[in-house]
Amino acid sequence: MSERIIPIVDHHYATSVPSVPADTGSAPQQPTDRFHRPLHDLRISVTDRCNFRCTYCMPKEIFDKHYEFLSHADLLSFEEITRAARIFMSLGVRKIRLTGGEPLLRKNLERLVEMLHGLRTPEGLAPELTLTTNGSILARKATLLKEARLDRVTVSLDALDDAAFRQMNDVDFPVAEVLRGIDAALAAGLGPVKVNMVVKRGTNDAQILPMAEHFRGTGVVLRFIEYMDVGNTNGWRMDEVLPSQQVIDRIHAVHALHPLEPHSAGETAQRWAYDDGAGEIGVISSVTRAFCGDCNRARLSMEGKLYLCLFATHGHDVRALLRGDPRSGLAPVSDEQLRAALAQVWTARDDRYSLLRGTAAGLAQRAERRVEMSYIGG
Ligand SMILES: Nc1nc2c(ncn2[C@@H]2O[C@H](COP(=O)(O)OP(=O)(O)OP(=O)(O)O)[C@@H](O)[C@H]2O)c(=O)[nH]1
Ligand SMILES: C[S@@+](CC[C@H](N)C(=O)[O-])C[C@H]1O[C@@H](n2cnc3c(N)ncnc32)[C@H](O)[C@@H]1O
Ligand code: SF4
Ligand code: SF4
Repeated sequence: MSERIIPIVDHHYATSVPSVPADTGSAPQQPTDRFHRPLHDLRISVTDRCNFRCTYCMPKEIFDKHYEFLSHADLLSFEEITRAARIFMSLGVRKIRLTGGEPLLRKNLERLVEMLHGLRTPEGLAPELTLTTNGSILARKATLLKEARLDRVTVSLDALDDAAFRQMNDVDFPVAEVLRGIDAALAAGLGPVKVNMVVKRGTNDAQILPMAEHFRGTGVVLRFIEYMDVGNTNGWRMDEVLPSQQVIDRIHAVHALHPLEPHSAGETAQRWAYDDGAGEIGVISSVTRAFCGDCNRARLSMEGKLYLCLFATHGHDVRALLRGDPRSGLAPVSDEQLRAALAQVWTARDDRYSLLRGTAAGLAQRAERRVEMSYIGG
C-alpha cells in the first residue's frame, strides 16, 4: 500500500507575539523601518481558500483534498480586521488591499469593504480600498462591491487563450467568465481596472502579445509579473522566469512603447505607455529588478499574523494582541498598546528579500520555511 507523503504545508508558520512597550504613549505618528521606509500599504488576506489551483501558487498535488485549510474560528472577524486596519492607519497606512486565497470566497466581503471605507486617516480621509481577485465570481459581485465603496479592482488573468488559461488555473475554469468579470467591474465603475498576468517562460509567454493586444485601447492597465519564488511549494526555477525587459521588447517590436514616470515611491510596477496613445502597461520585476528600496507594504494574514515581506519566514501574532493569548496569560490589549506594539514591530523591520536573492543571506532565507502566496495574498 502506498503512503501519502505529507509535505510541510500546513499554516503553522513560525510566529511570535509582539511585545507591548512600557511607554505606549511615545509611539511615533509615522514610524519608519531600519531602512527609513514608512508604512503606506496594508494588504489583508481574508481567506486561505481558493477555487483555482494556479500551478505557480497552489499546486494541486499539495493543495488537495487532504490539505487542512483554516477553520472559521481561526479567521479574524470583520470587526477585528477593521480595528487592526484603524490602528495601522494611525501609523501611516493610506491604501488597503483585500486579497487571499480568493477574497470573494469570504462570505459578505462587501460588508468588510463598507466597514473599512468608514475608517478615516488623521487628515479625515477614507483609505484607498482595492481588491485583487481571480475574477471568477466578479461578475456577480461587482455592483455590490462598488455600492460598498470599493475604489477599484485588480483581476489576475494569465492567458487569453481558453485552453492555456484552463491549464494555468488547473481547475478547467473558462477565460470567458473572467472576461465577463472584468467587463462587470468596468461597468460598475471599479476602475481603473488592472489585470495582472504572471509570466512563466515556456508556459504562457506566448500569451504576452495576445493579452497586450486584447487590452490595448480599453483603459484596462495590463501588468506582467515575473514568476516569483514565494513559498516552498511551487517548484520555482530561475529558468522559468522571463525577465520583464524581454516582455517589453516583445511588445515594443510590434507596438512602440515609452517609459512613464512612477506615480509614487515604492510602486511595484514600472509603467510604460504605447506611443500611439492606446494606454499603458506595467511590469513587476521582483526577480530582475528588485524594488525593496522603497517597500512600504505590510501584510496581515486571515488569522491575524503580520508579515513584513512577501518572502517572510516569521510572522507577528497580532491576533494574540487583539484577542488575548491564554497560553501566555496575555489579556487583550488596548488600542494604544496595539498601536505601540505595531509601531515597534515596523521600526525593527529590515526585510529586503528580493535584493538579497542570490546572496548568502538570501539563500539562507530561501532554505527556511516561508509563507505561501495563497496564505499571504501576493
Ligand atoms: N516582491 C514583491 N512583489 C510584490 C510586492 N507587492 C506586490 N507584489 C507583486 O506584484 C503583484 C501585483 O501587486 P498588486 O496586488 O496589483 O498590488 P500593487 O501593484 O501595489 O497595486 P496598485 O496599487 O494597483 O499598483 C502581486 O501579486 C505580487 O505578485 C512586494 O512588496 N514585493
Ligand atoms: C495570491 S493571489 C490572491 C488573489 C486572487 N486569488 C488572485 O489570484 O488575484 C494574488 C496575486 O499573486 C500572484 N501570484 C501568485 N503566485 C505567484 C508567483 N509565484 N509569482 C508571481 N505572482 C504570483 C497571482 O497571479 C495574483 O495576481
Ligand atoms: S493566484 Fe489567486 S487564483 Fe490562483 S491559486 Fe493563487 S490564490 Fe488562487
Ligand atoms: S521582497 Fe519583501 S521587502 Fe522587497 S519589495 Fe517585496 S515585500 Fe517588499
